[in-house]
Amino acid sequence: MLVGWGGNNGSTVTAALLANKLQLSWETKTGTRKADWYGSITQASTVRLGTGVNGQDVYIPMSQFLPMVNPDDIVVDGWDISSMNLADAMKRAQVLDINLQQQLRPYMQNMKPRPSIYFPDFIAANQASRADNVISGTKWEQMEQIRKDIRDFKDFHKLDQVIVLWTANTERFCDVLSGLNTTAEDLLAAIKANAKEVSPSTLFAVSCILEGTTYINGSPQNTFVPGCIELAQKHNVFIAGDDFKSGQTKLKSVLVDFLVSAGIKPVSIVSYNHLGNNDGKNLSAPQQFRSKEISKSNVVDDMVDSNRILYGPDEKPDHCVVIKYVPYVGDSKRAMDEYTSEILLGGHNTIVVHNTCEDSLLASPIILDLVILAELCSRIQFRRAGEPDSGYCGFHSVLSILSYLCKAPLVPEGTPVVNALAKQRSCIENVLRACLGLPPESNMLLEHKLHRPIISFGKLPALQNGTELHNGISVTNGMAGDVPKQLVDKILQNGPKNYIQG
Ligand SMILES: NC(=O)c1ccc[n+]([C@@H]2O[C@H](COP(=O)([O-])OP(=O)(O)OC[C@H]3O[C@@H](n4cnc5c(N)ncnc54)[C@H](O)[C@@H]3O)[C@@H](O)[C@H]2O)c1
Ligand SMILES: O=P([O-])([O-])O[C@@H]1[C@@H](O)[C@H](O)[C@@H](O)[C@H](O)[C@@H]1O
Repeated sequence: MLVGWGGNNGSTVTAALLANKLQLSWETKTGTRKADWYGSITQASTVRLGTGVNGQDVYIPMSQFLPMVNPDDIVVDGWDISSMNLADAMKRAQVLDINLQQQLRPYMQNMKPRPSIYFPDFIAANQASRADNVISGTKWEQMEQIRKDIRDFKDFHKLDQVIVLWTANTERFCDVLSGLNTTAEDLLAAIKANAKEVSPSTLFAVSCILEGTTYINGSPQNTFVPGCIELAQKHNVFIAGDDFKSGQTKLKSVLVDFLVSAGIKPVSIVSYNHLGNNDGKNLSAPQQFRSKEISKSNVVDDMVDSNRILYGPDEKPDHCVVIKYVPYVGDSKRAMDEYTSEILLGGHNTIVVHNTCEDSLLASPIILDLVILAELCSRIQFRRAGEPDSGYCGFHSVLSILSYLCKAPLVPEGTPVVNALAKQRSCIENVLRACLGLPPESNMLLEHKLHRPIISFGKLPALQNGTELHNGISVTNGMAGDVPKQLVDKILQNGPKNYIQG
């Protein structure tokens, strides 16, 4: 269930789910295009499983590594302060090719966002003209309506699990005050008291937590005030965020990691972009921009802090974030970055990047991955070696494994914030590998680096089914014949009755 369903991201991810499920193709000026999930790590990236019989790396799709939700089985619903149906919202977004839109219209025109919680003070005043689909009542009554929506949706579609994801407009930060929202008890009391400083996004989060529903924040505002986090832990419900890491910031979390880990010292980082979609319009207001500036600026902190050879105790690179609203370019965000670094003996290196993309086409696969990986995490249990079966536990309520997909990763209190993209992805891969009983990926590949190879991947004569090696070993399952000699010798020594190619 998407909060902000009628937005550019919401309508685009809905369109992508349908286009893939229906296996649509459409004509473009450069030829026929088929539906895909490019940009999704679960659907369009692979994970190294291990080394094959002749020493080659074996990669498989991440989606096949462990049993994950098939995107075709996902049912979408949600809320929006705009009543526009999803087909018209897709048209309003101006993101997708018209030939694709025309095929999708019949499936989306009857999708209508549920009325939502709207407090004008939290988003830009320029959003008021969209707000024709709002619920009324006290904050507690509105929260109860959201909880009822979640239950009705789950019951109507007979769903295994509901996950709610905020892809609505960026809100201003709310005040964090003792007695208001620093404890779960105070936050619930504040909602009951209709306190002004409780934001729509925090109300959605509390609604989900009380319904036992995972809640993910795709925007930069501080939805997860301390009382909300405490409530999630009390109810053992997953929360995750903040702010999809989609393009300019994703690249930053790679480039700065590369520079600092190479011993090169970034001293000035300037990230400028302009865009013309409604997100850009909302961000043209100072308070909403400030929320985004914070999430886009903090992404280098962990990498800078990791290298005290380059940086003094409180030293950081100059870091400037600029976002401008230019209606004409629509969803096609133009990002320009300049990275200036100090190199050997007073030299400088300046990297300039120009990056143009439809923001929603980058964010939509990230929305899918957040949902699929959050659902997977709900089925992973851990037990420390030697503990009894009763010792199993799941992930912490704050699902920091999803950091790869977020600009400002929410992490359990007192734990490190990791923004470096390679480390974040490695975390996901190694958790998946652990679930299969495989060791973490070390990238040592020692088997290929030693003077005396551990295994020689020689060529053996082709072995046909039934070929007797000897000692009663017979070949089955059409062994390819290039089984490592050491492996064959080991089998002969151990003499198992049958060797079936693993
Ligand atoms: N597209 C990206 O690359 C990207 C990356 C990171 C973060 N984000 C964030 O994702 C969010 C959505 O981006 P977008 O491009 O889809 O924006 P958008 O403005 O097109 O969509 C937001 C939708 O939320 C609705 N809305 C606003 N307040 C609401 C409320 N209280 N309840 C329900 N609906 C509400 C609006 O009517 C609108 O339809 C923004 O906060 C943006 O900052 C986007
Ligand atoms: O590409 P990225 O930096 O990850 O994130 C994007 C910003 O560059 C853009 O300015 C903003 O409007 C989008 O909401 C999104 O946050």
